[in-house]
Amino acid sequence: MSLSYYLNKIRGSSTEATPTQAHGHVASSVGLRSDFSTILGFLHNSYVGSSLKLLVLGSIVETGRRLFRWLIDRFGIQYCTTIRFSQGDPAYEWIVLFLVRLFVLFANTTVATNSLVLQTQENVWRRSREFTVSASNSRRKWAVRAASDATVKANAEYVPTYQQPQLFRWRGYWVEIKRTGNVNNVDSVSPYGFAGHYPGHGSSIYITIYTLDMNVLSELVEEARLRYLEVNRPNVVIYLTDSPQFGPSQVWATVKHKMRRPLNSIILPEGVVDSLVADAQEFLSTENWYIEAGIPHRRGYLLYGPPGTGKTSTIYALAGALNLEIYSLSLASNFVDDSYLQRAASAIPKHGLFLIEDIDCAFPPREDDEDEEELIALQMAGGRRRAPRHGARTTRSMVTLSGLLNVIDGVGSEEGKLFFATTNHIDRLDGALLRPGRIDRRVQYELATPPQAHALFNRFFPTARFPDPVLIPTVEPIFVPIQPVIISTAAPTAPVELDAEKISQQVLDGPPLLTAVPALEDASLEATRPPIAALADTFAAAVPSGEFSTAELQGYLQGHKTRPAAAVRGVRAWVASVRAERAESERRKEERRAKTEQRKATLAAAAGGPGLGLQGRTGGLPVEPLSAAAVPVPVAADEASAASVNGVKGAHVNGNVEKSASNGVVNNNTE
Ligand SMILES: Nc1ncnc2c1ncn2[C@@H]1O[C@H](COP(=O)(O)OP(=O)(O)OP(=O)(O)O)[C@@H](O)[C@H]1O
Repeated sequence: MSLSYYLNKIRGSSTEATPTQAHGHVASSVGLRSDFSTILGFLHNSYVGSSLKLLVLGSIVETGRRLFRWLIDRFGIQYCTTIRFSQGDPAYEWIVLFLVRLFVLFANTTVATNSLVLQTQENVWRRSREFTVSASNSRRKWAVRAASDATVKANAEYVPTYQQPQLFRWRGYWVEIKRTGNVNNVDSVSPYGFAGHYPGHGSSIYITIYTLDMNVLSELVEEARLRYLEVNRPNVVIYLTDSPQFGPSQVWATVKHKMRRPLNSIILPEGVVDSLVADAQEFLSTENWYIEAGIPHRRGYLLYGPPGTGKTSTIYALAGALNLEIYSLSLASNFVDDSYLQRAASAIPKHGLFLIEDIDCAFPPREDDEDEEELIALQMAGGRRRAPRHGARTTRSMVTLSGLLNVIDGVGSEEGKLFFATTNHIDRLDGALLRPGRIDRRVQYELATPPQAHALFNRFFPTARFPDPVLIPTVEPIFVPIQPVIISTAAPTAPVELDAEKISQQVLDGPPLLTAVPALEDASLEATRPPIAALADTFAAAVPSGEFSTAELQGYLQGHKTRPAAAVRGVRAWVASVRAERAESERRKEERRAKTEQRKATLAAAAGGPGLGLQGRTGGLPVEPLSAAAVPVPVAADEASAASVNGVKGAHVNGNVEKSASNGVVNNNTE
């Protein structure tokens, strides 16, 4: 086909010549001159001309761009600054919250306090046309609100998932945001709702600001941080460790937000909580003193005592009161070893509260657990492995005592970090851990005392919600004895003094509640109840001292949320049933212990008689002494004695008298 044919086609020649016709035409034309004019005509065609212009323009732009880049690289010219936020770092949370439209709980506060930021966020996220919808849950607090109507129930969250860089204006500067991370993993969702970008190596956010002024950058980060604090004011932020899925440097990958708990909701002997708060407050405000005195600016606290007595709750309430973020780690996690612990501790920012729960699991177990472990070792040697008894501590922490001590010594030596540890078994702890400088204060928690039961009852049934009823006689005074009837409406006549305590006792002593018709029975019981104060006294007197944890009492009262009189009426039966349960559980434990002993003896006999040591009987299975014993840590005589006497009320430790929290005094090693 000839060129003229196609040129004609492009020109839109009305005479549609076939290739053969065109060939004949060319053959009969004047040749070259005609072709040249055809090419000129081709160039004048609007499509081709425009394309060529674009081609030239594009080349110029690209050359210019390359020249610009070359100049920038050659002379090191800066025109923008880029910062990277990696998941697992607290700053990542600040920036995510800064970028994501505030949702659910705090929307109103935000509009009022930071409309500029909110506007920016809306602009950024509104462009997203790709969302992951997920049912609201407590981990994801922020996402895009689907409906503009604030009254719409927030049962679903619409989480932007786009990956493309987004450009927006912030305080007059152009800012570009970009995210990286594997988009395929949609199961993993950040606490703030970035769905689908949390793969093996985590997600990063890059923010590029088109300015040379570094201050703008730090202002943006500071604004993000302040905003984060503002939004989280009603919350305590708790960072938790996760299996190291986000890479070795990202240890605090999970974030939880708990509503702040008022200090006065912690029911402990008077002065204990206040004293702890004052101590921590003083520590945080005396950094210079520590520097001048050459003492590492760190402070360690150990809260110990039975489960459910309020150790963790105290720490959360304290962190809320002092605006501290909690970095909580469990030594029992199977991915936490010495190096992980070290990385976790060093990633805690200044004024962070480092919390290690159940710190005893880094130490050798008690005798009964040892029995269990020895049995398992024997069974493994015999080729029979059975499931460990429920609750038995068969896996010990991978953290060694020396690793733990190194971390505690290093925790914020200059950074003002608070270290808190909790344990239910202080007797398992090594004296080296308990020495001042590592643990500076110890607080003993005990099972609930009557005053605590009283306070708990009052907390459950505040008089504001359960006003004192007015006691009036209902029958003619001549018919004695007078039966008191209590009504909760305003008194039509002057109230008659009645013995509330006596009536309260009658409530307690009354017949057991019929579970078949509780509603009817409760209604009459509550309608004739005495005032809350009298009921609280009766309740506290009916709870045996030092036998139940506050958590257990709380659990019982929760079953009677709106029925204080029923709570009093049922407390004796509850005490009896818990005692019976415990006795039964103790009996089963004894049985198990006896069986374990028996099996041990049988297996030992089968493995070669009682003369063989465990090492021999396990066929060379390593039976290493565990952390504390394995690590040669010098323990001062007073520390050793401290360890041995801990848990005993009034024990003397390092020359100081340790008193239990229930006595209202907290032991202070350094004072
Ligand atoms: N002294 C207390 N004051 C107020 N609430 C308490 C107290 N003790 C326990 N509770 C309640 O019991 C529950 C468990 O308390 P918490 O977790 O603080 O106990 P714990 O001593 O840390 O237990 P564990 O040793 O098992 O970790 C919480 O809901 C808490 O509100």
